[in-house]
Amino acid sequence: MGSSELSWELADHPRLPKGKTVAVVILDGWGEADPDQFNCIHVADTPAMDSLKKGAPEHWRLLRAHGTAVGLPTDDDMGNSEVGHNALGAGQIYAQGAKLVDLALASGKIYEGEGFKYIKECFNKGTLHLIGLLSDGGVHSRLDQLLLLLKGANQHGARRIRVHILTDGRDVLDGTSIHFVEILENELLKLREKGVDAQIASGGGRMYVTMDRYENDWGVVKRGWDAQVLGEAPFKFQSAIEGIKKLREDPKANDQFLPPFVIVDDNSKPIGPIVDGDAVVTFNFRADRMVMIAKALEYENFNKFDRVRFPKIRYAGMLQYDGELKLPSHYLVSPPEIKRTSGEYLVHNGIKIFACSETVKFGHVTFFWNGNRSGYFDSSMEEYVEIPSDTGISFNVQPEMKALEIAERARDAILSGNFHHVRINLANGDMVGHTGDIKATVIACRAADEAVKIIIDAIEQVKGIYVVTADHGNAEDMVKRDKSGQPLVDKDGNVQILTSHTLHPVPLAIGGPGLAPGVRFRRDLQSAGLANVAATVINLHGFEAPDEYEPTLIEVGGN
Ligand SMILES: O=C(O)[C@H](O)COP(=O)(O)O
Ligand SMILES: [Mn+2]
Ligand SMILES: [Mn+2]
Repeated sequence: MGSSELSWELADHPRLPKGKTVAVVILDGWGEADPDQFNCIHVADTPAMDSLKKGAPEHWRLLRAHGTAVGLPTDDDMGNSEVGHNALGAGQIYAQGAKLVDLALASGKIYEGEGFKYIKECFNKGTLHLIGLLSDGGVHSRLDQLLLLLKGANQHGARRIRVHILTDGRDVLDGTSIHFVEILENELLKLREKGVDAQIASGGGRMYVTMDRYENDWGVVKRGWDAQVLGEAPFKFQSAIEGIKKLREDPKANDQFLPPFVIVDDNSKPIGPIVDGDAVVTFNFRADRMVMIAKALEYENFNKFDRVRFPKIRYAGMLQYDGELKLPSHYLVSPPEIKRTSGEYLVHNGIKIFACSETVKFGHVTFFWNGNRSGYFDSSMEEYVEIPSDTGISFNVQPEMKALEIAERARDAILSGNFHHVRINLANGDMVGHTGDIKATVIACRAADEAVKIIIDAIEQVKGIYVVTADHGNAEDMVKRDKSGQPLVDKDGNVQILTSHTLHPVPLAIGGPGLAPGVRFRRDLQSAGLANVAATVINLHGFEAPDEYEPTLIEVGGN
């Protein structure tokens, strides 16, 4: 039976009442780890989160937020916002992009699909351009996948290849970009030895070039466009290795924010602008930071910046990045078909939803939560509010970010009585954690905690229920460690700052005056993960969860 024929009606929960306001708070990048000076959550003053934990074993627990628990290939994969919010919202574990691409490459099916056949048409006369994040972080892309794709594309006819790299330093240690470029150059050299004209054509740091999200700053995408498509950038080098080494000589340089550069030939001519007749693949599998560039590459009508030239190309994403917009229309690997998410169930069952975050995480509690789908399920039942994020600064400069504004909007939504379900994401622990600035991250954690307090107070007033959790770790561990857990130091004796997410579990707390007596966490689901939260929330709204969902974490004990 197709999913459209399945009923959306949820059965009444036998023991739990309807009509309670439920606030769901996602602390982005807030894991649970041993206390030490690199655990910014521990160092920060966090009375609200501490009080949820203390003395509440029935209402506080840990959840798995990484690896196979969220559909990633292995348990060595750290969690991330996409897979975390997908699992939280969908209540089911789907094999995610990273895994689907692995399978398609391993079986060779990637080359038999419509997307590859579409771009292949250009291989005879045109160049194949590959644009994406050069990293083994496994959050947006993976270097090993890029290398396999390069090889496979060549075996299937690509004779001229240009790679447009985005350096990471966010999902991996800062300074590792050189290492990844060396590996890539090595592979390109092997291709050149076989007579393939394969080279790196442009580059730039992911946070400054191309990989913006949720339309926070189109200038980022424009910088990428200028380098990748037009072949124009403030820096010109004859090789990417030389270029990155040069750019990193600036003591403030950082892989995440490297300026755009293009590779030029002996006559200072860029070697790889994108022109009519070329094929382009964006090789990131993760959606949020590819949607904007996909629009620029695909939309005939586009007014976000002056593209100067709109080449007639054949473009495919590694995946389709937005299922609702069908963007891009061509893709190499089908994305996970995330269906029957909790948001859709709730609106079908009369639950009015309010969701809010600031721009940099807005799509997390809407797009990702709803299974990589933009827009409302039912605009008469939902309101999504985006608080504009600061732009043009690194978030350690303003670590409070918009936590207070988000909390106040959520408080107002709770007190208005117009919504049954109020969902927010607080970006601080994650966005400031990614900067590697420990002092600022401590301030960030405190700001997020203050926001939690505002929401819990509002829930007290309306006799509602709160659910506080996180999507993955980040701020709880800011240093790279050896196997025994000791901080690693570099050759100058400095600790190696960890800007990435972690493998740690995240807390889950439930409470509030509306929580029915006897509700407690079950003891039989010790290894539960984020996907178990959706059934739990549906129960707290007074419904039984759908059968296809991962089991609820709560039970109702005797009075
Ligand atoms: O895109 C990013 O900012 C990082 O790669 C991952 O962070 P997120 O998964 O928390 O968004
Ligand atoms: Mn996150
Ligand atoms: Mn993050």
